[in-house]
Amino acid sequence: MNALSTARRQVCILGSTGSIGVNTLDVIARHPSRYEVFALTAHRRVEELLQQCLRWAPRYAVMSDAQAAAELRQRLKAAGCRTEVLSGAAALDEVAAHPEVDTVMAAIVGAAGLSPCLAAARAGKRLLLANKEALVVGGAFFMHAVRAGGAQLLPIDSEHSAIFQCLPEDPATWAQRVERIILTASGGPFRQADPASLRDVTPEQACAHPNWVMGRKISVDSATMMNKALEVIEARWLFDLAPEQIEVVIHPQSIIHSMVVCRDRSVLAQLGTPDMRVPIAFGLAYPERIDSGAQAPDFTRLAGLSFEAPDARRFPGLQLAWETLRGAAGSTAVLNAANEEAVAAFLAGTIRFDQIHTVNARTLEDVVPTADAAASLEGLLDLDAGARRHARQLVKGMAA
Ligand SMILES: NC(=O)C1=CN([C@@H]2O[C@H](COP(=O)(O)OP(=O)(O)OC[C@H]3O[C@@H](n4cnc5c(N)ncnc54)[C@H](OP(=O)(O)O)[C@@H]3O)[C@@H](O)[C@H]2O)C=CC1
Ligand SMILES: CC(=O)[C@@H](O)[C@H](O)COP(=O)(O)O
Ligand SMILES: [Mn+2]
Repeated sequence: MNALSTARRQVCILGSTGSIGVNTLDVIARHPSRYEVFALTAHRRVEELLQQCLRWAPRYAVMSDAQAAAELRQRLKAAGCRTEVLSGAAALDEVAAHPEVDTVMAAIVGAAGLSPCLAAARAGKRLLLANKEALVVGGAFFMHAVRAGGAQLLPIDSEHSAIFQCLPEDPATWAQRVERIILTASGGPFRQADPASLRDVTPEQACAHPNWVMGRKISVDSATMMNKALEVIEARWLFDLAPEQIEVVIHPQSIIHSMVVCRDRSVLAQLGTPDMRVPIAFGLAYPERIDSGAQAPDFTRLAGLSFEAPDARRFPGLQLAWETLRGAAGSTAVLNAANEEAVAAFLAGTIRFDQIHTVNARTLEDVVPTADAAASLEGLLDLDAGARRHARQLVKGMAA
């Protein structure tokens, strides 16, 4: 930051108690002259948000759960902290769109993040998007809100940050230059597992990602490769690509974070150790570069970089990305809702790991979006709720 622009950026972190939220605070802590924490939000983990409020003294803290908010309010008061505590979904929208906020880190997990993302987009914020489900659900409607609000949308998901870093600054040149993109995938903990053995895996095994430390929902998604399916859909909207311009390759080391194949077949890649502080620092400082706290890879110690094609028998969910992108508008929202319900049921011990795909595929067969479902927030939330009800019924039938 130069001497003339000394005002600190006011940052709102949606989902500050999660893995991305904590990494964002770690980067911010390295740059106290650049960033000030204006608002922090969580769902119901009071102790974690309490400690963050005591450390950062934000103007606002939001808990979507009312009872948790009441407890936080009382404990902050007892500690002499003046942070104002708000609660409920509308309060998330309020802090995301607050006139004093310039930067919003969207790090809520799941479709619950869609409404505050839209609020930030409509208010013209710099929107750092980790919450991929919001874009998978919102699709064209989300991107329209970004353009209409004059927001700056910067990807935080490591693959999409990699693609963005490989592209020229002017999005108007992308279509002419880019032939296709290649999203890399680690293959997760079951990359080499016998497909028949997947019916017996436990939540702990599924959450043991080989390279990244992340929240439980995205960890299970990596294990099924539904994470990559969501990322294909995310890339379609972020970079305005046709579904057939997006490929996936397994790269078990997670050093190459993704690649762009140019029209002349030159391939550009972004590399780094698997540390989310790199894309977070990139998004916070763009177009400048700041210290993220991460180490660059020591190439003399890397055993090698390898690549393989995803095996559809092990990862049947991956193809649902292209199927839903080619299907009716809103199909990706149905897929996301089913997957959120199926993963929650798996983590709760209600269904088996391999049944996650069954729930997703059957919900997609049975829940067909109406023509205008994807054209408004209300329509998308209704579609999401209907698909969840259907998926929960399927889960119930499987558990019985
Ligand atoms: N972790 C990673 O490295 C990466 C994550 N992402 C994406 O970033 C997002 C966040 O992931 P991650 O940090 O791993 O997730 P975590 O589960 O670690 O954190 C989720 C955060 O969202 C809050 N939250 C959960 N449910 C709700 C809800 N219904 N309403 C409001 N807030 C809620 C949680 O609050 P509480 O603590 O109170 O439950 C927590 O602050 C996901 O969309 C994920 O796909 C993308 C790339 C990498
Ligand atoms: C760090 C990140 O961006 C995750 O989405 C990561 O990519 C998960 O790894 P998989 O490639 O195994 O899905
Ligand atoms: Mn990713």
